[in-house]
Parts: sequence; structure tokens; C-alpha cells
Amino acid sequence: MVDTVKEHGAAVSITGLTKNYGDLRAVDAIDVLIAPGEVVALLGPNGAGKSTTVDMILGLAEPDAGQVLVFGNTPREAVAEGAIGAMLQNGTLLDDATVEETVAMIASLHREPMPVAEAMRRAGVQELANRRCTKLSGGQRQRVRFAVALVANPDLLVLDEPTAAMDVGTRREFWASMREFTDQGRTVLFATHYLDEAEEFADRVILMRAGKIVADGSVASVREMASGRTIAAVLPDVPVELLECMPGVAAAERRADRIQLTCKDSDAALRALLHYPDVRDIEVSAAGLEEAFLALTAQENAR
Ligand SMILES: Nc1ncnc2c1ncn2[C@@H]1O[C@H](COP(=O)(O)OP(=O)(O)OP(=O)(O)O)[C@@H](O)[C@H]1O
Repeated sequence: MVDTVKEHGAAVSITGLTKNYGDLRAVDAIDVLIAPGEVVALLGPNGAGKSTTVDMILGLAEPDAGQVLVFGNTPREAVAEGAIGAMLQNGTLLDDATVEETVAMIASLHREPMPVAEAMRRAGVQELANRRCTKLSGGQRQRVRFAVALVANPDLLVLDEPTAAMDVGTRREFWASMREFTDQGRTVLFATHYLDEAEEFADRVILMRAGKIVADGSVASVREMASGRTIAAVLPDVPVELLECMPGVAAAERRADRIQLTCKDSDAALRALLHYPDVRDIEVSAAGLEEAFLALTAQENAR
């Protein structure tokens, strides 16, 4: 297996990766192959297993089963070689150091770092160079974490919800400097809750739910899969639980006699619905992408 991966030169190769926390299976036997130069969004609701997956790619958590290889090496080897740069949700900064000292300190740990001034420029923290890390806002801290990730000059950048604390303007600048990075053919994997960020920035989207991958493909193909339709109709007396079990239905709601079905396959749902002789006033409409994404990821997520 290791030789095959080395031969094919995958940036990240994940096979049967599993992680349990007590009785909870946080990541459930996932397989992912990421080619060099791909920009991949790991998308999913809270608790889907994104951070746990990211931690295992970085060697910060040990899998219970399966393995991760980064450029054919174990995560620890890849980190030691400076092949991976990471930006984590709660990565700590050295409180007593200034921003410049922090970035310089990380640079000194790497064999071929990016010049400190360049990493700070790309991350947009030049004006904060002499500021102590304790005096930074949440969004500024995120940008410093980005400079720290960049200065390693890595081939793979792994980012866990990088824009969570950023306002709209900072977010835009952040993605612009990321583009500068990926234009050089580097590989990026980022976890996010934001569908629009994934759509705008990633070549490929991996959608996780309850530890499993529920969709993996180009942004367009996942959009197609997620953009289901909604069926509304008048149908008295049939319990919601029964409607939810119909073919093609992701979720069902009832208000008095009116029902609304969020569909994965509206043709199949419609055919099933027509078996009820009392059904009338049927309307089929395209669901918004956001709404459909929620329908795709909502099930099994109550844990
Ligand atoms: N250290 C831990 N101990 C116990 N359970 C954990 C631990 N870390 C994560 N979990 C659980 O594992 C599951 C997956 O969590 P994870 O943080 O990987 O999800 P996520 O997709 O990154 O969510 P979020 O978007 O909220 O960051 C969750 O149910 C979470 O509560």
C-alpha cells in the first residue's frame, strides 16, 4: 500500500481511517485520496468529524484503525520535514512574543522557510509586526496563525475553519492570499461550515456527516447532489414518520393538512406520494442550496 501511494504521488492518502471517543465513532472508516495541487474543502455540520480527521492528518491524534499518508510518509515524518503547514481553530500563540518574533521563531524551526517578511505580508499582518500576541483581536490572531502556517513554506496546507473569527473584509483578503499560495501548485485542505466558501474557493468538496463521507466530488457535482427539490401538497392523516421513509425523501414536515417534503430524488418521492388517493395541490420547487445542504447533512446528526 505504502509503495503504491508513493508511486502515485498522492499528497494525502487516507484509507479506512477510524477514530472512536469511548462509544462514539467520530470518524468511521473513511477513504480519501488528494492529488498534489488540489484545493479541497471538508464540509459538514458540527460534530461531523472534520476536526478529528484534520488532527489525524497532522499526526495530532492517533487513528484507531486505518492510516494517513502525506506525500507517502506518516504525518509525523511529513511534519518533521516541513511538508505540512497547519492552521488550527485554537492553535496557541506565544503571549509574551510579538507577532514578528512569533513568525520568526517558527521560521527558525524549518529548513527552508519562507522569508518572515513575506509570510507576514501574505497573511496581512505587517502592521501588527510589533504587537504582542495578547493584544490581538480574534480575527487578527487567525491571520497570525495563517502567517505561522505559511512561513513553513509547506507543500500541503491544512486549515481548520480558518475564517471563523474573521469579518467579511478580512475573510476576502484571506482567500485572496490563499489564492496566491495555491496558484503555485500547492495543495490545500480546509474544513469549513460555510458552503459559499467551499463553493467559491475549492476544486473539490468532501461532505461529511456523522463520521462518514456522504459526498465527494467537484463543487458542481456536489451542488447537483445537494440541490434537491421540495414537494408541498395537501395530504391529511398520514404521519410524518411515514412520509420520511418514502423513497427520495430527506425530511418531512406537516402543518395542519399541508405537508412539505425535502427531497434527495423528487421524481421517486412524487411517484410514492401519488399512491395516496387523497393527495392534492402538489407543488414541486427547487430547494435553495443552503436548505438542501442542511437536508443532506441533518440526518443522523443528533448526537
Ligand atoms: N477529545 C474528544 N473527546 C470526546 N469526544 C470528542 C473529542 N473530540 C471530538 N469529539 C466528538 O467527536 C465528534 C466529531 O467531532 P469533530 O470536532 O471532529 O467534528 P467537527 O466536524 O470538526 O465539528 P465542528 O464543526 O463543530 O468543529 C463529535 O461528536 C465530538 O463531540
